[in-house]
Amino acid sequence: MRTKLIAGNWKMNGSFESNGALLRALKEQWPTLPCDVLVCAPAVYLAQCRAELAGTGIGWGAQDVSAHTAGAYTGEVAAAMLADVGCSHVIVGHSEPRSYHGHSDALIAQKCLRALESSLAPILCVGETLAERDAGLTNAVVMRQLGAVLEMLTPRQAAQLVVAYEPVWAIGTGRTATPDMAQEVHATLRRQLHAFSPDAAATVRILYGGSMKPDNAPALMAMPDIDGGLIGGASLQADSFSAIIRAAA
Ligand SMILES: O=C[C@H](O)COP(=O)(O)O
Repeated sequence: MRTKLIAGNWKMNGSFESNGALLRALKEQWPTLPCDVLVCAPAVYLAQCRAELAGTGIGWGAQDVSAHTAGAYTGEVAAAMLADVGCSHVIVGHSEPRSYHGHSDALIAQKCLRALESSLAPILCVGETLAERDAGLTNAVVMRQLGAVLEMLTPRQAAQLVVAYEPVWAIGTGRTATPDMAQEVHATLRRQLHAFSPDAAATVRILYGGSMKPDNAPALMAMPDIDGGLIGGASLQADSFSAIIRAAA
């Protein structure tokens, strides 16, 4: 049985003051947690997350990682640095850097490798655009995106992954995949993992992301292959994030 994971992706939002208020509210609301909970903060605020969250059970993670280990890569953040500040996870391959910064499948696979080498679990995002869905390409797109990473990994490494299915057309739009639509893609991803490694298929959590909110979270997370959520907008308020945590319980 996979423990559900609720991961907040703050994206490029927050300040010391607002983060502190959000994290303190979460700590107060969740002295004990009903599932795994994580916030993925902008890199400059990860030390603040560590200061607020160490010892609470709520984890913290980053939103990207360099494909390089160290050296003359101005502006990049190495996996070892994320581990050093206490991160357990890092988002890799989100559709925003895929589209705005041209992150390719090959680059994303390298980022996953660097994360795993530093004992960080990559949260690998996959998902189709609306045009790709309309063209009947959803499964082909997400399988290509996952396959590009799996081909670089051992089965043992693959078991450390978290996968997030994020239909691009549902991100920040208020549109969401229905539970049946999401389950169909999650089941496809689970079958692909199983063909690679039955152990990884049993272990890997496949999250849904794309306008998950308190009102749709219960039905989405009731589906057999939806193991939690990667939450954008609704993770910025303690009450809505907590309502999704409750839905996972
Ligand atoms: O990483 C999170 C996703 O991009 C979903 O964002 P959203 O919940 O604001 O739609």
